[in-house]
Amino acid sequence: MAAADESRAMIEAFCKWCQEQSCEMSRVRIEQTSSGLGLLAAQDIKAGEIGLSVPIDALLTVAAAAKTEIGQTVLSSAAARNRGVSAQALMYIVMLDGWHNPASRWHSYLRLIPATHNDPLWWTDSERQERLAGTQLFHEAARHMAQLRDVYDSLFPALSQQLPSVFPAERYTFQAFLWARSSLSSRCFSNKQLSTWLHSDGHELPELPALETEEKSLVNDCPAALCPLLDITNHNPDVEVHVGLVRSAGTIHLGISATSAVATGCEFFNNYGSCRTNLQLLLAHGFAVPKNSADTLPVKIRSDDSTRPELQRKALELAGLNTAEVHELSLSDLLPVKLLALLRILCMSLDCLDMYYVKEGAALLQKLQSPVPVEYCDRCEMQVLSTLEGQLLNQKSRIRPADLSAASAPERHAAVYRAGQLEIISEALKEIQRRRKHFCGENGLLEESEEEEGAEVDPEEEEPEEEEGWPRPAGVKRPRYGVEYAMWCYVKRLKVLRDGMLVSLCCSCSSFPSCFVKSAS
Ligand SMILES: C[S@@+](CC[C@H](N)C(=O)[O-])C[C@H]1O[C@@H](n2cnc3c(N)ncnc32)[C@H](O)[C@@H]1O
Repeated sequence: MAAADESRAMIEAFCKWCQEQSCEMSRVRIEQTSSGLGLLAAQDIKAGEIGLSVPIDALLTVAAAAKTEIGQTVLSSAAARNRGVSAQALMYIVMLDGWHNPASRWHSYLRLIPATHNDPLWWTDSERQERLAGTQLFHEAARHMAQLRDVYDSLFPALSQQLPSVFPAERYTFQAFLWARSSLSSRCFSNKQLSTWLHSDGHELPELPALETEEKSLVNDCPAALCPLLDITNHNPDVEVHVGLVRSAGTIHLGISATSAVATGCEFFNNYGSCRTNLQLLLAHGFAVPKNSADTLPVKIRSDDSTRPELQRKALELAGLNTAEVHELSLSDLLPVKLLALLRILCMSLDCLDMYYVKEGAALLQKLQSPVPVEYCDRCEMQVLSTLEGQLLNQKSRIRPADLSAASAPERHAAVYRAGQLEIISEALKEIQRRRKHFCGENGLLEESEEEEGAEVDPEEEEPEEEEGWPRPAGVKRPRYGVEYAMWCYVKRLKVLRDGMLVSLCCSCSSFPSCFVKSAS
């Protein structure tokens, strides 16, 4: 059978299944779209009208998975007795069984799910390196892969060895688990949606069936469920939708309505969450949205806690700040106040901290939201800005430029994600320049570029010929990163950066290089 005919036959089988389950789908039809399958309006759908709904009995929840024959076999297996069964693993096993087994309740639904996915867990190591190096998503993808490996190893190959006819080894492979994981992460609905009524019309609400099972041997690590049909809706960040429980022909359904009308022939979209960043979208769904306003850039300032002066510790505690905290920069919050406050404590002289700040007590964080006056500490604010600038430049240097015209969809989506990260860095750098200019102007200070012509902090910019304090033989370039760059920063009184980490901010210690060498080693 040709691929198109096969796909049509699978859609027809699924529609038949939907009718048997009493799904309400008269207003939509399933069609191919630019994002795979999607739902088109088969008639005008009014704003607020339920576009489609599915009886909750037809959902694949953890509780429903636990009630299946194969679910019961897993839960009563020796592997489950020794250690609890992950609810995720149970869902994956029931999905894989259902895909292969025509007797499964969800067989024709599971068959319609794409055989491969585009999220970073499906990329090779070198693709991940090439597309994501220097980004948070690189680490998140590795973390999710390791977590999936743990979930898989918790039951396999043990189950295949104990019950080879029920769990054939060639069916329950790690790759098959990966398919189930990505199918679930890209299509699931949250338990919260499954326990919220769409319209509370004042009538008494019927009791809802349990979403999770009472099963004691089950580890509750899956707060989500699959909803056939509803999960064919694609994502559009510009639509507003409501997903929740509705009553239809005397039974409880999970339904979806859009706040704007959808005309016949137009796509009926979902919104997977307007606050979802491209990191979350790529990791769970394998795509990213250009110019995603929810995007954030994580920045972590790490300083050497082991050499931290007692006064700094006290100040951090008073202000409720932690050097290990991850700060999320975004286009609407380029330089978060808590990040600046943290850097101010780390960059301020101990005398200044003692005389003007620690005595503020509970009001310290509030006071740290403004620049430290030069009369209190002449270098603090400039160091704060330069330190952050150095960190951002370092992060920028490790992310590959975004080529939005890349050949493959995963490359393009990765490029969209990187473009978002790079834009936040670039705007934050501009904001740092703006604040530096403003601070210098207010305090009658010379900016670095005025002080030493051409000696910009940006290591990517033009090299100055001569630089005070950095003697070099002719032809030797200013260092860009690493220890030499750190020394260069120090010489410029910017303190030390190495590999994106702030390694020396011990203001009480001006005895370079001992302070630096200790913390950088
Ligand atoms: C819930 S499913 C939607 C149905 C899916 N299109 C299918 O063929 O089964 C989510 C998947 O659809 C695709 N998708 C949904 N919205 C998209 C979008 N705005 N851009 C690109 N792909 C999208 C992604 O592959 C995503 O993982």
